[in-house]
Amino acid sequence: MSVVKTLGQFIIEKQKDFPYAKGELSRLLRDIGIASKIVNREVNKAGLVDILGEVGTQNSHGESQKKLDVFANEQFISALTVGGECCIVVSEENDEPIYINSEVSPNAKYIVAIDPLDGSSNIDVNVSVGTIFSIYRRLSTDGPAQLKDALQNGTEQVAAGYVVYGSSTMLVYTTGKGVNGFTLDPSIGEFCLSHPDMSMPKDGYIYSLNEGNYVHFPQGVKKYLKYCQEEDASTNRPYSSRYIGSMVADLHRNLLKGGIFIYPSTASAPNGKLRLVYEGNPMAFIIEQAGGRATNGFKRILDTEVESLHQRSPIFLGSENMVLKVEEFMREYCPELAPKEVESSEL
Ligand SMILES: O=P(O)(O)OC[C@H]1O[C@](O)(COP(=O)(O)O)[C@@H](O)[C@@H]1O
Ligand SMILES: [Mg+2]
Ligand SMILES: [Mg+2]
Repeated sequence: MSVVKTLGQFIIEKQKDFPYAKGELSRLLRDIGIASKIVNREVNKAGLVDILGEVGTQNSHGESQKKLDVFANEQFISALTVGGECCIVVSEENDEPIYINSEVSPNAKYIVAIDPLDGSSNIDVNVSVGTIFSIYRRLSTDGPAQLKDALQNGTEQVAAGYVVYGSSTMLVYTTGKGVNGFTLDPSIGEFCLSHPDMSMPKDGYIYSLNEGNYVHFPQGVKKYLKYCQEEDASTNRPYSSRYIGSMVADLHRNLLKGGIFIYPSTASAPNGKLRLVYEGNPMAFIIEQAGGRATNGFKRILDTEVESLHQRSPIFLGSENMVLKVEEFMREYCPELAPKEVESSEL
């Protein structure tokens, strides 16, 4: 008889790894699990209910908001508000941080940064989408929570995770002690441990990037792409190209099979497209915890200084040896793109 361990049971069991834990983080992860199930319910029947298409408004990134973006955003904000452990929500869909009223949760000490619905361009076409979350502890509990509590670097994350709404729905997360995956069993409405101690192969044979942007790619990425497509049986090249266009789904596949995901800077977007606080940092934390590597082509993403809630970052995430390889090409062919804090001696 196979033993089922639910997310809730697993979280409580792991609490012993944190001697000072009082269950607040456990309850916060529970709240994220609850909102994910509600979003999953709508995603699964998206064509049958009025949840496809756009609402007619734009978010601060100039992207037209999909109905499911807004629905998911509302579900996570309300679950985090009701749950009582969160004092600030930073969301892709809200320009400003959402300060949770301290009367409702006077002792709340966690900040949650969230991409409520990732892969919005795939919603209406029944292709996997996701949710990405990142959790920080307040810098101090004196007085109300402040903006600086939400502007912490990725190294300060206490937990991060994603939910992929695909052929099955999975929640994958880390608290800095490895990565574990849970599959939603609709018959009991529970996320059940299905992928314990996930680890990313050091080498992979899949590359994921939007080749439609090739002409705008930095020289280093162009050279790496050619390297991936060259014939060389001894290194299993050419690699396979796979690109879903939902960061969560592309990274989930690469996490399981090995591979590299790249969303580089381009001439028109010098910091790329993807957002550091609720896409780059949480996915980097998970990839590193699974034994992969996460950089902006030159430097560890988690060490990137967070200056604003919606800042963007070039993204190079994946199997360690593949990311090291593309970094070689970046240093050789476009050292001028290196962030100013990267020493010239490192180039
Ligand atoms: O269509 P493009 O330019 O390849 O961009 C796809 C990328 O944009 C995203 O959809 C951005 O995320 P959102 O859908 O949350 O805005 C990523 O999931 C994906 O990796
Ligand atoms: Mg996204
Ligand atoms: Mg989104």
